[in-house]
Amino acid sequence: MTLYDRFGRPVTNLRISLTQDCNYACFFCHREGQHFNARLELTPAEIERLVRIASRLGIKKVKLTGGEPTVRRDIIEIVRRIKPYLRDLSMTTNGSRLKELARPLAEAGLDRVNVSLHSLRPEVYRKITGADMLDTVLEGIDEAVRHLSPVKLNMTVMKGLNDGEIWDMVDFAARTGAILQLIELEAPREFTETRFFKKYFYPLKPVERKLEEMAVEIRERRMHRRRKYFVPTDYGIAEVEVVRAMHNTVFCANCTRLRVTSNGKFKTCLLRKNDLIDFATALRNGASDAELVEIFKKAVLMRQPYWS
Ligand SMILES: Nc1nc2c(ncn2[C@@H]2O[C@H](COP(=O)(O)OP(=O)(O)OP(=O)(O)O)[C@@H](O)[C@H]2O)c(=O)[nH]1
Ligand code: SF4
Ligand code: SF4
Repeated sequence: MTLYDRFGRPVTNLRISLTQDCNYACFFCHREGQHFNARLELTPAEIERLVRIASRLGIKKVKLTGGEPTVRRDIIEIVRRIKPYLRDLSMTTNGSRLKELARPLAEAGLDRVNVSLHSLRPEVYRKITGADMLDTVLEGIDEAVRHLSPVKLNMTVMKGLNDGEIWDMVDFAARTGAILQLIELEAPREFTETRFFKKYFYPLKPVERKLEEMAVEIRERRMHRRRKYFVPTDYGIAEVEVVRAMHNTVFCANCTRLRVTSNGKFKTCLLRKNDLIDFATALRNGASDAELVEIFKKAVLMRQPYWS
């Protein structure tokens, strides 16, 4: 069984934010669209129930996000509890705790990991993230490649900060055996005219054109119709995916995700406001599975493409 929204888009994966806490302070952090303070977090048992119900509705892919998911002390337990319901369980992390956690996470059932790596230069890395952790993260990436392959490296490209490092990062990905994801800075419409956005926005279209010329193979993913370029480097073939979400109607028309906030609300779109549907209250008040399924369906029906 698969649920479809009013625009004919199937909902096949959940992005579950486990916490708002993070040990970094990236100045452009979008907090998965969760722009409110919420101390209360879903418990491992609540997350398991949500995933069990979601799996009956056709969700077989879950991405754990945050804040930073690895700051949760019960992260291993969460992974262990939910993996049995899923085909693909992944996590997006800043990588600061991967050195010690990659192996236990893999043993608990995590399939793969995306690691934010915006720069290979310590000063630039610190400027972007507020954390002096580049070496630790690089060691964590090595460990992740060993246990959680495929590893994706997320590089949000920003004008004047790391735009000169794109091709070094392509080489680095090939050398490490990781996939590189080049991400365009994104923000809701109303922010696109701000000084902040204009200062840092670096359009990736020209980079994508160059990748297209260089590629020995190009594939298109179903999700967001994102394109992947396989480009030769001195270190072998690099796999590079481009995430260009701004004003991208194709991306939104092929969006198959529903978000879950750390305090137990469905969120229908990263960039939308006023799109939350609470389920934690029902869960804690003893709602039946059937009642929770109804809330889930209501959230699916509220989904709308953002750029259309
Ligand atoms: N607008 C928009 N941007 C997204 C969405 N999903 C991911 N992104 C962007 O892509 C960045 C990286 O996302 P990740 O958390 O690594 O996940 P992903 O690459 O989308 O997921 P997988 O390909 O399944 O690993 C995010 O920080 C966002 O900037 C989405 O649904 N909408
Ligand atoms: S590591 Fe991720 S969650 Fe933490 S501040 Fe940076 S972008 Fe935000
Ligand atoms: S509808 Fe568009 S902007 Fe919203 S989450 Fe999906 S791809 Fe992102």
